[in-house]
Amino acid sequence: MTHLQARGVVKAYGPTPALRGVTLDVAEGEIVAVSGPSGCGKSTLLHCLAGILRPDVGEVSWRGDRIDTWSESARSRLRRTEFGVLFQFGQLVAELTAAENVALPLLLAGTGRRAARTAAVNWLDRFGVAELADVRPGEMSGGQQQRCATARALVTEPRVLFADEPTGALDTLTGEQVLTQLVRLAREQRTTVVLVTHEPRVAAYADREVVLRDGMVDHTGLGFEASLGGGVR
Ligand SMILES: Nc1ncnc2c1ncn2[C@@H]1O[C@H](COP(=O)(O)OP(=O)(O)OP(=O)(O)O)[C@@H](O)[C@H]1O
Repeated sequence: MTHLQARGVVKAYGPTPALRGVTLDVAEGEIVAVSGPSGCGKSTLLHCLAGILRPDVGEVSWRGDRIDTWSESARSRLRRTEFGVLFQFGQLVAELTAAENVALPLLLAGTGRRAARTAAVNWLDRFGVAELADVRPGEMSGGQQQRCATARALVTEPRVLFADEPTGALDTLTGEQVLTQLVRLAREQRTTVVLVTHEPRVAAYADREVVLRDGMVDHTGLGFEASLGGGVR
């Protein structure tokens, strides 16, 4: 069954068109990179798929249910449970330690304090930053912060991770390391990933690349093929 599906999605911000009829199927466990030039609609598509934005026209379905017709509270519950969302700047809470940040989604979901802390430290460990458990974001490097943010996005073991330029603020080497870990852990958990990036190098980590242009799918292909301008049109 298709896991996640967009059908003819159209979205505009006032007079500015962002998506002009995007259709996309994502399979369970698939890692899809959405790429294309600045302003082509990548983030808008990610937001529509994650149920953050509602399309003006078209449908978004998750495991066969249309989520674009759901209420805001139902969609936000979905984002707390089945979906995980990660942005360019991890948006860690400055006042909380790494472990407290990572434990937060579990506490919000009703997990007890001790179990949440244990899971948080475990996820920090998977990203190689367990030693930062009691450190606050202000004392961490950008790469360390983004590893913590990625751990926080995965701690609830979401079915789908939506990541918008997750390594865009990092230097090339650090970005590559964080992304390699993200993809490895997502594959281990069979987490579906929708990854927005404008870098061909990043898209090459995906199973498939979907290239947008002017709010429409320009072409799709294997990560490296699409980044070379080939793939299936
Ligand atoms: N909140 C907003 N208000 C008005 N226009 C917006 C808003 N968000 C996006 N847009 C416009 O919609 C279009 C698509 O934007 P979007 O952010 O989805 O593209 P993108 O491919 O993710 O861009 P980038 O790579 O620069 O982040 C652009 O023309 C953009 O200027």
